[in-house]
Amino acid sequence: MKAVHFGAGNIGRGFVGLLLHEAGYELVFADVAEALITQLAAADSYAVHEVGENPTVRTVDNFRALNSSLQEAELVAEISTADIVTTAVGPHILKFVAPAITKGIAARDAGLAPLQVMACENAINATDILRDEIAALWDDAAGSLDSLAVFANTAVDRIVPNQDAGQGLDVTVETFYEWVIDRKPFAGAPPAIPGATFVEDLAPYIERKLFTVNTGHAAAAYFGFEAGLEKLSDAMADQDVAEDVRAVLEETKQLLVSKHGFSNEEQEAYVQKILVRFSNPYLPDTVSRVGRAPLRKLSRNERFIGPAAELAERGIVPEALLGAIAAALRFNDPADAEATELAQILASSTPAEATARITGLTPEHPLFDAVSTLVEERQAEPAKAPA
Ligand SMILES: NC(=O)c1ccc[n+]([C@@H]2O[C@H](COP(=O)([O-])OP(=O)(O)OC[C@H]3O[C@@H](n4cnc5c(N)ncnc54)[C@H](O)[C@@H]3O)[C@@H](O)[C@H]2O)c1
Ligand SMILES: O=P(O)(O)OC[C@@H](O)[C@@H](O)[C@H](O)[C@H](O)CO
Repeated sequence: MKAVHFGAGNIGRGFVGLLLHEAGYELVFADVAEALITQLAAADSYAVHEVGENPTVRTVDNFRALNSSLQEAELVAEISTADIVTTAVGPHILKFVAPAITKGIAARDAGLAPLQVMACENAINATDILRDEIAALWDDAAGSLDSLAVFANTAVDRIVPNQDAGQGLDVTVETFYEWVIDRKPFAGAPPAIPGATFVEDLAPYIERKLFTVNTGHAAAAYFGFEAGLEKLSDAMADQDVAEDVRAVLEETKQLLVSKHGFSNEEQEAYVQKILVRFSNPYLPDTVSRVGRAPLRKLSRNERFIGPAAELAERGIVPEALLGAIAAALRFNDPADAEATELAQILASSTPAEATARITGLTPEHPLFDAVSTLVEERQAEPAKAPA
């Protein structure tokens, strides 16, 4: 069995690659980072250090590595005979990996089982986004896309911080993980991945993950950044930050319980567990990584505006989420390209224009005015040096 995985970064090596390896797949990593690919191609194995209460070390071997920019022909050949293709590159990068996957599917022998494609990104239905990119490139002369490949949405959960440069290929991760995959596209024959859970209806799981783990995480990052803190666990140790995060998760709990029918107790237990995960002192995670790409995080269907908009549509003013949105608007990490772009939008637009551009909300939406007021307040603040 062979899996081709795009994106040999934190989650690629520390989670998706690890689980596929443990499921018995031979791995081919594809990435554009030449130094990383050279290192992987020269290595026989790397270690995944799971840190927390019960630390363990797992070894990943039986992998190869290809530069997806420089070795496209080899990559297409690998995909044409693979069983699985996964990605962990970031939702905005899916369009760049689609061409090689499209060519690889087109080159498949008709006798092979359909390629199983799963995007492992933090976004609602990321695999659908990838499938749309592939479908747009697809030439029907190569056959029917749906008979040559199946596309399954997934929700992936494991905190994998940026790694210390001196660590080589080894990855430090938390002990917790969850990989939930939509079972329906596999028509009764899902891949055998022991660490994954297959479900009939992914929507509740993916929204619960994004609107609890990622909403809470990003809130901790932005409140922590405002407080001048660098480590995510230090942000969670700050009582004011922790209370603000807790209040945000109370609001998303209200939405998730009423929308998806999770019981209050079940959702509360989920929240408690992730608060402990965020506070893991063994995990060297930073507010910069967790807060990265604020424009993506403030977009319409993402972790803040998504749940806040739905609460507003139900007549609820999401005060705590609005507080987190205000903090996100102040995230001016100079190392983050989207933070710079956010600052430019705020500096060059009216409050209404900036609100529409940043959040995708329309002026008629019940959340629009509240966010626009925050934008205006942010614009009125004197330019502040990064924390
Ligand atoms: N790190 C986590 O805790 C975590 C957990 C769950 C989900 N995710 C999601 O996984 C994805 C990756 O996150 P990450 O933390 O591993 O980021 P990362 O930056 O560590 O890894 C991304 C990798 O993708 C590579 N890449 C970029 N463009 C590419 C291209 N065109 N072709 C092939 N490779 C390309 C980069 O070189 C990098 O090695 C994101 O969608 C993220 O939201 C991350
Ligand atoms: O990857 P992002 O930028 O969407 O979000 C940053 C973190 O919240 C995220 O990577 C978490 O660590 C992860 O989603 C935990 O499962």
